[in-house]
Amino acid sequence: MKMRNPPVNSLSLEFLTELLISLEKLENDKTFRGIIITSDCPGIFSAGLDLLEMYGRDPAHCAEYWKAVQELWLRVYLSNLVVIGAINGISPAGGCLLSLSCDYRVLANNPKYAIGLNETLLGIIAPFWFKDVLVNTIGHRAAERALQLGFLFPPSDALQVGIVDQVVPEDQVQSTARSVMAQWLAIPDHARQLTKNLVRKPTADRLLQQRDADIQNFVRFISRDSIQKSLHVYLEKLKQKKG
Ligand SMILES: CCCCCCC/C=C/C(=O)SCCNC(=O)CCNC(=O)[C@H](O)C(C)(C)COP(=O)(O)OP(=O)(O)OC[C@H]1O[C@@H](n2cnc3c(N)ncnc32)[C@H](O)[C@@H]1OP(=O)(O)O
Repeated sequence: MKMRNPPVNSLSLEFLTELLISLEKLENDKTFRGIIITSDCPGIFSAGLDLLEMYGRDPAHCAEYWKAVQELWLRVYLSNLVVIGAINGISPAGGCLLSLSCDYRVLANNPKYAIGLNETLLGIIAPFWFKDVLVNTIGHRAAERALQLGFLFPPSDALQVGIVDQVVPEDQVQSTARSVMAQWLAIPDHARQLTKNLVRKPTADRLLQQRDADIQNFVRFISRDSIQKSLHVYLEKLKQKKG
């Protein structure tokens, strides 16, 4: 599955909806056993959640958006398919969450690429379920530092901390993802799926038990003047960077 939402594969409501529909089709088609998620935008896996869906929007829109973000996470995280991330570009925040929700992550060895939950750099906070997935992946102490400091790990550090499973030359990302897929598909589906569910369900359940409260919490938080101001400053910074 090649994500194509130029210029930066930001996860807009429209794009999230498209991804959800595609994933549902694949999940329900029993001829598919696995998917490789990668990007069609050069140098960018995904710039994460679309800031324009959270900036200057009314509460109803923010609630609709957040529900779709939750939905995408639950669908990828709990998918019965083998999900491999072929991460061929930078992958901050929501892009990192998407990567962390895969069963295995292969990152291209390019010093321009980085991956991490950088929310604090925007003046916002990674929700508890983003945090849970990071803690599950890299451990409590490493997650504590990474989250507070908004680390975006370049490839060698990403491998060292375990936020990705493999770093390979850029031209080998897709072939490596395919070899990894073959290895995972050698396991009987029912055994692998039940085991995946056993490991992941408690984390997903934490959100499933309080989805509405999580949406309300998001809307309250994102609507605060101070948070809207932080988003404004960050968006301006992105514009100014262009010169
Ligand atoms: C209790 C709950 C609390 C709230 C929880 C919220 C959780 C949030 C999760 C997130 O995912 S927030 C988003 C985090 N993402 C980022 O920090 C990445 C920001 N973008 C970049 O750093 C760069 O754009 C890039 C990805 C490194 C690419 O750089 P490049 O130089 O190639 O392109 P740009 O000129 O910077 O960007 C082109 C164009 O795209 C716009 N844009 C970039 N990122 C986003 C985004 N995430 N959302 C919306 N739009 C984005 C950027 O502003 C440019 O727009 P134009 O100026 O061309 O209009």
